Amino acid sequence: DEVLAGSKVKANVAYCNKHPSECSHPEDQSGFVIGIGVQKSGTSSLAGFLNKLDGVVKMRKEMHFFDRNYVLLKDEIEADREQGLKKALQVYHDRWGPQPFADGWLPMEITPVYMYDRRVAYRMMEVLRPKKDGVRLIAVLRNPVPRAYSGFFQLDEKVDPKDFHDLVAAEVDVIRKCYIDGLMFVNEQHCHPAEYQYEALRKCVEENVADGRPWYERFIIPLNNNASKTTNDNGYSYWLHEGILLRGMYADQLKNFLCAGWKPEQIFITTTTHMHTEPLDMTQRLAKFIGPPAKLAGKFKQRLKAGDTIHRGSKTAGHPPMEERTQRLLTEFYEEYNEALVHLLRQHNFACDVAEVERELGLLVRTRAERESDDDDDGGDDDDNAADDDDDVTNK
Ligand SMILES: Nc1ncnc2c1ncn2[C@@H]1O[C@H](COP(=O)(O)OS(=O)(=O)O)[C@@H](OP(=O)(O)O)[C@H]1O
Repeated sequence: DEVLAGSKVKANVAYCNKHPSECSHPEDQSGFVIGIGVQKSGTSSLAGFLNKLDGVVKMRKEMHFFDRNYVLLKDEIEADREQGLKKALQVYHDRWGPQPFADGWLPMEITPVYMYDRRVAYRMMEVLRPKKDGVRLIAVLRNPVPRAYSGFFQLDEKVDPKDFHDLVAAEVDVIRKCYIDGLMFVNEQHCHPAEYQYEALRKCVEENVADGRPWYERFIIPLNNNASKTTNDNGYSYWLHEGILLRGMYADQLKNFLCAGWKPEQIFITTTTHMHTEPLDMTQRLAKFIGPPAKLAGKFKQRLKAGDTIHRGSKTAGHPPMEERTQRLLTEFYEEYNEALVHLLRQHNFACDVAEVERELGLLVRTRAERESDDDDDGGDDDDNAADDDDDVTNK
């Protein structure tokens, strides 16, 4: 299998080396593996772990191609769509060097903002269309409540934990007023283009919210290389005003990917906790999802056995825990969005164990081991469950 898989990848490489944008051969399934999020879920530790897979994975963390770099190519794409997109694909391809797929290497990137920025899913589809069926997307989801606290410290090293509650409470108000299903974001029937969504957000915030913090500007200013240094009239960085809580509302972010044409089967979903507590299980599922090269699963196992872990980089360590009142506020706030997420995951065939996500969100308290022990007690269903676990990384 390993040899066959390897030679298949090499055969694709020979074809692809003509020019990546010409790789539309039906047998060409080699594609980029892209981590789309989410911020503060452990994406750096996952990238660090994958980066150690010598000879297999070429990992780029925070490439920001589809949010920042794309903007630099936008004029060319608008002037001549076909040529512009071809060039964008070439530029993306070259970010891993001239032959990213050579010798069976797997080019991967993880840029946590991709899932959150509504424009990215569409841009990705435009640019990667010639190779879209081979693209695989990975999302690590974290309980949005602790994610928000970590995201707060990500804003600026100097933030004061005492400000978190008021900041969050003000933001909850903004979102309650302006996160309007069917107007700004997607709903079951209709997908609004990303630009429309952000324009609706801008309008609503301007009309209804008088807190002087233009946090929506993150989405409407044209991003360029200097954007992170840009400050507004109040002296705040634009990055400071993207808000903290929207990043934790995952259901619509995933729907947005489906709207852009990505198939649920192309999206692997795991959780921060699963990654941390069961790295072997998570990586084996991931290897199965990614497909060739077949040696990937073995490499994962080897690295974990050698003592590699998937854990690093805390922003909240050393700070006081989140206040209980804030935890309550956020838990209540996210409840409906978490339920929408579980509903979405059950509706579609994402590569995901929905129970793991429920556990991450606090909707299911039993651990996998406990569930399996219950299943053992059930007797008759054992074989079915074992078959599901072995053969299927998609949701049930
Ligand atoms: N394996 C594992 N298990 C549990 N938690 C983990 C793990 N790996 C990273 N982390 C926590 O994830 C937070 C960092 O996430 P990211 O690396 O995605 O941050 S970033 O978006 O790239 O800035 C950061 O969260 P906070 O500690 O709350 O700040 C890390 O502690």
